[in-house]
Amino acid sequence: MLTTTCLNLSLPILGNRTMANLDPPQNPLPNDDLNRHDDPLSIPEPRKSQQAELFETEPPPWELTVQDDVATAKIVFSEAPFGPYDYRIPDEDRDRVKPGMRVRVPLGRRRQPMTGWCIETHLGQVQRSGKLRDIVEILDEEPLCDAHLVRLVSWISHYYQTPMGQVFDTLIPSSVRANAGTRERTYLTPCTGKSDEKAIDSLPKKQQVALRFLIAAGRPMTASELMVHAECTRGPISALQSKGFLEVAVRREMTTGMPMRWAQGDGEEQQTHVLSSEQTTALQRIDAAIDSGKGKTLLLHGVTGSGKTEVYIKAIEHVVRFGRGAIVMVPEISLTPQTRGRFERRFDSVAVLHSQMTPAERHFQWQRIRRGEVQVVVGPRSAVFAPLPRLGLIVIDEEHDASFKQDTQPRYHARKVAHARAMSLGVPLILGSATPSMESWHATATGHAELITMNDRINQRPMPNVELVDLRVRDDRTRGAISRQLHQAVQETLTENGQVILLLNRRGFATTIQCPSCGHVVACPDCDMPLTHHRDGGKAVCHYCDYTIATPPWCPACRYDGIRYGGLGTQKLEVEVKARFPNAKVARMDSDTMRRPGSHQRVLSSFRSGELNILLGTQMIAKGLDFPNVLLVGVINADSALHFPDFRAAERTFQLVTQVAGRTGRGDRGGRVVVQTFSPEHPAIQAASRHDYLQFANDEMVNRRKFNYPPLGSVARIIIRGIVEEVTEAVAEQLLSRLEAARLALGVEVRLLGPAPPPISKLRGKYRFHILLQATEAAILGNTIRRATDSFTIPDKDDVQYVVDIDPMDML
Ligand SMILES: Nc1ncnc2c1ncn2[C@@H]1O[C@H](COP(=O)(O)OP(=O)(O)OP(=O)(O)O)[C@@H](O)[C@H]1O
Ligand SMILES: [Zn+2]
Repeated sequence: MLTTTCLNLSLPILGNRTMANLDPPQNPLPNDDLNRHDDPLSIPEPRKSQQAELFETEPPPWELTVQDDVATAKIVFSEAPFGPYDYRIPDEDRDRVKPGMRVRVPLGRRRQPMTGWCIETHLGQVQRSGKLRDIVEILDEEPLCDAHLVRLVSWISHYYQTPMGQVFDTLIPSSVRANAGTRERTYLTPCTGKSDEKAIDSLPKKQQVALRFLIAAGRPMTASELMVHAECTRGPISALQSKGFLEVAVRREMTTGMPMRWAQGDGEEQQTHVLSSEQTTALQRIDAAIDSGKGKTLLLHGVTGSGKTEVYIKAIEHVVRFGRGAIVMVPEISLTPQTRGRFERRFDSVAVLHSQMTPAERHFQWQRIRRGEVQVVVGPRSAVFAPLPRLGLIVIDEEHDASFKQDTQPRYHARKVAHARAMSLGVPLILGSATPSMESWHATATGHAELITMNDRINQRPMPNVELVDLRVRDDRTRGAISRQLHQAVQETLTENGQVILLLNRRGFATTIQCPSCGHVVACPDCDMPLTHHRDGGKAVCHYCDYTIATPPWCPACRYDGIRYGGLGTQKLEVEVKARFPNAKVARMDSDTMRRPGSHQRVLSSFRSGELNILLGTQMIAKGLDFPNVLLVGVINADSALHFPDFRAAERTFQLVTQVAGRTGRGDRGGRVVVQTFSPEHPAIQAASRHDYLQFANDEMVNRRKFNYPPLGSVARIIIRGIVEEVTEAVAEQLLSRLEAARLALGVEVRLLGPAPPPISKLRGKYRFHILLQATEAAILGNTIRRATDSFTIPDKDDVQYVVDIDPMDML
């Protein structure tokens, strides 16, 4: 009974298939999420060596030969077979091959050598049958990852159960691997032994001029440069080259300079601030952690508008003073000109990474970072891998944000990776948020993180007053999306020349297209999800796979001429807002209007300058924006995330409402918030309306404890997908039996749920099933899954794949 409730409440497991060991584990132990103070990159139970003989079966011991003094390298690949495999390093390359470099090696019966990553080198005896194959080419002059990052790769590979080669490919951007924006240039220098006067005098005139010029220049030159300076053709230079007067060296160089188009701010001009007393205390504690030279996690819980950014900047200044650098991670959406400007104004060399960079720009920045020319790297989750040679501090702003988890392999969480990286380097990790994740909050309760609180806004500004509008009360509802109260509040704000932010977390115009006559809902053929009607161009779009058709004018099923667009998206809201407030200037911000590079910057600059009166949009507008003239925030529907089949639904709702509410009252003119909801009594919405994080966190922890959900226990998820539903399900069942066997063999308590279809049961034409695993600790889940999937292969003809998601952030 208990279990059924739990399933309906929180885990989207449907049906009542195999559910073994249903009772939640007793006496939950804190999981070791932010825990390890010993070496965080150590891997508790090393994977048994996967060195396999590719051509023969294991020979008997007496056939093994011992070879002395052989240099070998372990190589991994990003495609199957993943390795690692041993290769011999040719004698002349012994000093060149290092871990973190790419090499090309023969593999199996492939004709072309394969590119792989060196993870280890070894000099000495090898014992094996037959000859090791040789490395045929070394692709990098310098390792792309230093030894520390190679260990981080190995840790991520182990924890997230992803082959090391694939982790390398995630760590090192493809633009770097492809040398984007570079070309090879050939440089000439005079050959030292040959350039005596007598020899030169005996050369033809033009050759003499060219060679003398090169000697006088005292630096290498390309042939074309020399041709210009010595006023000659290529002939004399080629002649010098063939006579051995010139030495030739090939260098790879950037073709682009520093990209400039992002170097502008958004008009904000503030410089440094005198810290408030709360900021001062926070900074002292962070500086103490920096000075201690030990790894430590600090959670900076500061209400919206408490000035967390200034604390990060001052802490980074402290680190930079010692010649070290810092990484600051922010949600991709917050990579606004405002954030960039704040860092660029305060440091000499900042590298801002964002998704709209060209490959050449990305490569350019990466090289600068690696050469140690950058003090601060600001970027989204992938910035956790920035190769700063002297990293002194990692900051994650808005650490609760879901975008820090990657939703493709390796499904890493930047917070977890940052923690591992910081602890192994012995540097502090600062997590900042007004609404910390339950994971980080729990870490402070168990002593794994130090809590620093900032309760007040800068200049003692009050938190904005939040008014809840109950949408169930008929009087409050008007015909559209905006209630009487919200309409009035907008009107008053506009009269006072204040600005308004309206949040609606659904893009598009109408979220369902349904026939009122036969009930048919227009859905995506590949995902089975309803299509959203977009007004621009009359398109119906699948928000899961981007499948797009022209919106049908009549019902495709019964031909009824009067199909209805139901549900509310930001486009429809925009139409309503413009109709209600015809004199206001309105802009919409969602991923549809923000496609082009720089569109963020344009909208936000004109909002700051006061040109715009109303900004409406999806969660994009809920984060980090700091505009003093926003006097009103309206939330159109606070419940949109509340009824998701996910144990984090309440947490997400609380975060979203609190964050967007925090966008107002940031200037001297105060601010107010109107939140429309169908469940005003829900604890998450109640707590958000009072800005009461502690209340929320305490309530929520009680709920999590009931079912040992994270952060009190650990969860993993295996998604199985395939073209044929029955075959996919059969593979899922097979996997479940293996998991049951693994659990038994390891003697561990793991709760297994499923396989069952998740809420998105079909995606991009593939059927999906998932299995959920729960235990007190992530390590138990990791070991169980590794044991179950070790040597588990699915026949190619089945065309079924599975992915393992450790600490999943969504259950869809
Ligand atoms: N000591 C200070 N004195 C005056 N103004 C300050 C001080 N510190 C920060 N500010 C200003 O206060 C405003 C809010 O700061 P900031 O944007 O860093 O808040 P925050 O804590 O990150 O809020 P949120 O969580 O909402 O993003 C900014 O305009 C910032 O320039
Ligand atoms: Zn689709």
